[in-house]
Amino acid sequence: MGDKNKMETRNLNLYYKGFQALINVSFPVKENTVTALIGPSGCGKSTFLRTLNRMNDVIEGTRIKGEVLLDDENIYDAEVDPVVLRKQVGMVFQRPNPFPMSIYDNIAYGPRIHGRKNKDELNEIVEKSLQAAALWDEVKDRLHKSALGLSGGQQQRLVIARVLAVDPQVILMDEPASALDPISTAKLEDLIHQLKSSYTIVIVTHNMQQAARVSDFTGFFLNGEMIEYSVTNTMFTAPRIKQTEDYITGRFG
Ligand SMILES: Nc1ncnc2c1ncn2[C@@H]1O[C@H](COP(=O)(O)OP(=O)(O)OP(=O)(O)O)[C@@H](O)[C@H]1O
Repeated sequence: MGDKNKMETRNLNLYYKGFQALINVSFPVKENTVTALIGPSGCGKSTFLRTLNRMNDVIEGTRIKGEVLLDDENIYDAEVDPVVLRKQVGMVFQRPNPFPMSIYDNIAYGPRIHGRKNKDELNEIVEKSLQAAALWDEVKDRLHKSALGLSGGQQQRLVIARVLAVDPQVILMDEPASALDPISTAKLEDLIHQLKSSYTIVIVTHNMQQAARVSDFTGFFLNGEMIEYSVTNTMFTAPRIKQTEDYITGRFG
């Protein structure tokens, strides 16, 4: 488990027009670890996650102050291309969103956009990405069938394979298991565990057991502030702050 900060926010403030959704958030994301973001509904978890690959840029009226560093470079600097950034920092959403095309084309889509045209090379990327997303064995005989025919859990792993195909460094996941049944959720959690040896992962989850199972570090958000951050085990066994304890023991939220 690396000690290096793969990403870091410094005094990050975010405003949706007149409403301040993030207040002075300073937060490290350690390389090759899983960091969980927890907290009650509306506290700013998804907003924070989206600042890490500038997905908030597309929401009109959004303003940020402060810094978000990726390998010590501020991703909000003028010379950073958000398209390249989102290749380095990929994102997986709550509901699986495969494109309405074949399994193969879903994975090859990103590499093609980024200029990979060679068929052998694409075949290799597709196989490698599906292997890494623990989906290859289930789909290798139906690569040219529609991705929409996969189960929800398979679709979510397909979306992860699609992110992996463009060779990211960081993967952001916003409640990736909330639409999945318990078996698919368990598979996804196993996958997250495997992926962290090669990638850095940040996951928003409402499920405390899931945070405890999958993450190495946890940040607790409340009303736009990150009020407690620690090693996950410590957070769940000996939280320092009363609101954290109340939340993780189910007294509110
Ligand atoms: N596009 C937007 N415009 C204005 N306000 C927004 C927008 N998106 C989110 N907010 C507000 O910002 C705050 C933080 O929302 P956010 O979705 O980040 O919280 P969250 O902790 O992820 O919530 P949940 O767990 O319910 O998904 C909320 O008060 C929300 O209403």
